[in-house]
Amino acid sequence: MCSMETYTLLRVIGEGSFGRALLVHCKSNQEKYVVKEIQLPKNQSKLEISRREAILLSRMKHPNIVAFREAFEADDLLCIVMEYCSGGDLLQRIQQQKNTQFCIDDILRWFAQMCAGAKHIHDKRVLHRDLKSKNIFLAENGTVKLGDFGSACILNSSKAYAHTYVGTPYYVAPEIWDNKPYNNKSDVWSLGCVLYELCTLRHPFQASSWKSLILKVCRGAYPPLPSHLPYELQYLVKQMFRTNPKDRPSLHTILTSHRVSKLLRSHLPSEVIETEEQGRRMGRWNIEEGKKVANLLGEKSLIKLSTFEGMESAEGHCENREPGHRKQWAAAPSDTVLQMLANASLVSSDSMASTSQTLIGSAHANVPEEPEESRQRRQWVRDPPERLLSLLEKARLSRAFSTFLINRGGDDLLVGPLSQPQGDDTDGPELEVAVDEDRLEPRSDDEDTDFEEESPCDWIDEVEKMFSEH
Ligand SMILES: Nc1ncnc2c1ncn2[C@@H]1O[C@H](COP(=O)(O)OP(=O)(O)OP(=O)(O)O)[C@@H](O)[C@H]1O
Repeated sequence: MCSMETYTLLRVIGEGSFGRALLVHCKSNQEKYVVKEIQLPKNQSKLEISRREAILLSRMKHPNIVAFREAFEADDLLCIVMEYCSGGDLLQRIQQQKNTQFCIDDILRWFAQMCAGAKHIHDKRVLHRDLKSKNIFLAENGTVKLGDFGSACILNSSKAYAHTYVGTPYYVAPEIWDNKPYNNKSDVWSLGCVLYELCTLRHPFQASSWKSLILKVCRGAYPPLPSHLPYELQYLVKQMFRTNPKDRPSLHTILTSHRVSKLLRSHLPSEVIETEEQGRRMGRWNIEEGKKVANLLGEKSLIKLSTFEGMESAEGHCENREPGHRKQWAAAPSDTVLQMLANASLVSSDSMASTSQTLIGSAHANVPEEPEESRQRRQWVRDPPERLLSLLEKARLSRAFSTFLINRGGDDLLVGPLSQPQGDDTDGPELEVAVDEDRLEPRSDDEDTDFEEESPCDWIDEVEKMFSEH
């Protein structure tokens, strides 16, 4: 049985919004690991997030994803043991550079690896939703690893629909500001920001106010990359910052059939290419993985009530998922928002109350029966971001590097840093796992380009099945 007894504490490496991150030494194999400690009783929704982070991490096995070792509960702590990345995070690495630019080989190698890691997640129909240089780590041998799955998503519970995930404003794609669902291309946008940071040591969207930040993001207005960089990279950045997600390449395209693919693949270690091949051969959902997740859940109190609550609500929303009823993008990009932002003088939240953002067809806890039609196909009512801006106006812009969660309805309009400036520095979003059962089957290349948050529940189904077998 695993416990903290297995490890010796070396030092505390940092403190996140959920608790401490410890560097430990494993007594049995002499390896170093990171243990993320999360206080159990404090906040039920954060606990859920952390438990699911453990579950998600356990499913993601890829050379470019921080490896999960085990999870256990000790006293009032949930402990997630994971691979230690001794090179620290990419943000620290960028800051260490001062004004010395990275060489092009480092940029290409790191970027190719983060694309491979993110593609692996997308292949499993999971959206990371908080890709940023602070959540990307460097292992001892220089390998890049995606970490911090505390934001990865599924939006299949009424609780989740009560919140709009916003992410980290500096890395957030325009569609999120436009009240559209998070999708795989939103992760691509965020990776574009990281690529730009690697190329320039600066963030692409620098601003002195929230309004200016959001405007720049919605327009995709960033200073051009230095001209000494290869044309392929300049072209790629331009494409990753296309404001309409449909125009952005998927990670699959970036790695296989984009102008830059050859360059990137030549910088991918052979083990990554092999892992990709293996993944293709094995398909997307592996029953063994499911068993491990079930065991993990069964072993400890990770299986308690809250998990089943999640399952119940998931079931409720899976029933309407017919392939023909997926959410679709409106044809037009976010012109309305741009227009409004361009003319906006920031208004008070009161005056915006009547135009609050609404998701029709979502399963809101207190919302009465929905009409059949809206249940079958969720629609987004577009409304102006002034309300958001007016809320953000009160926050320091430096907070735009933190993860945000915005509450739909209720009194608590912004949960987390904006509403509790003295409290936690960041607030984790509702976390769920986004996996699309219908799409677990191998797809053709043409199909790979778009998927978004919907009512996924296949991993929960799988776990449930495991339990019923036992
Ligand atoms: N696997 C890891 N290897 C090396 N360092 C890590 C690892 N995971 C986290 N860290 C470091 O530990 C510190 C705390 O990380 P943690 O993920 O707990 O919080 P955070 O990312 O700083 O904040 P938040 O979780 O609120 O976004 C950070 O400095 C991070 O770089």
